[in-house]
Amino acid sequence: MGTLARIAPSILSADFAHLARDLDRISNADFIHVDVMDGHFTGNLTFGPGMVAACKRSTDVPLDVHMMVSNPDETIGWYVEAGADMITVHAEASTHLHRTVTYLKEHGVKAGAVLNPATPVGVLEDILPELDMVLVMSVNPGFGGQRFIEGTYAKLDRLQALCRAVGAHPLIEVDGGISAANIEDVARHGADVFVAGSAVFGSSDPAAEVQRLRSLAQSGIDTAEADAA
Ligand SMILES: O=C(CO)[C@@H](O)[C@H](O)COP(=O)(O)O
Repeated sequence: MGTLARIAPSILSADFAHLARDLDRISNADFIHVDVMDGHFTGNLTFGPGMVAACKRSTDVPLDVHMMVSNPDETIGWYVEAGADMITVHAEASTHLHRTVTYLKEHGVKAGAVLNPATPVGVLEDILPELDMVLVMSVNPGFGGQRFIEGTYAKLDRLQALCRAVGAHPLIEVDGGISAANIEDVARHGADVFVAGSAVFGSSDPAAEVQRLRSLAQSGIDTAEADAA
């Protein structure tokens, strides 16, 4: 026992016209997940560093900035300056992932790598011990409200096995189609950070939904840990 379930509401599903209000409604979250999209790596365009800085001013919850951009090294410094606590970059978009991770650590920012659904976990083998987090996409990135890809369960199993093999202990975050219907199962397969956009902001009581999701996820984590003991 020991691993804690963490919930990271995605503000992609918030009301952008009332963002401060929506951030206030999820002040019990463990991270705020900020989806930075450049209209190139993904077919959507969202937030820039100004928005990240505005979030930083509006909440004490740590900011988990997911960069869905081509050439993240060109702009990553903007998000460091804006106050990101954790930055994740896509393995598919990063030419020099080790250099990027080193840069983040040198600047006091937690570093993570993201895998699209079609990218095998093995691409992270050599960098895994350096990572604070691995983000496994359970939808193809770009939009909220998509259906969870079932193959994610087997992928999480492979990622856990790889982490064990190399002695790495990153947080494992899953993003896309997470809800009360599946979060316990996802937790049983080794995830401990759960991004939820529509499930949280589609609820009439986002804070209660954060707490409900966290309890369900914790139950999945505890079951998996008891089975492994
Ligand atoms: O990165 C993305 C989408 O690309 C996600 O963070 C979504 O915002 C999650 O939304 P839901 O699937 O939970 O509605």
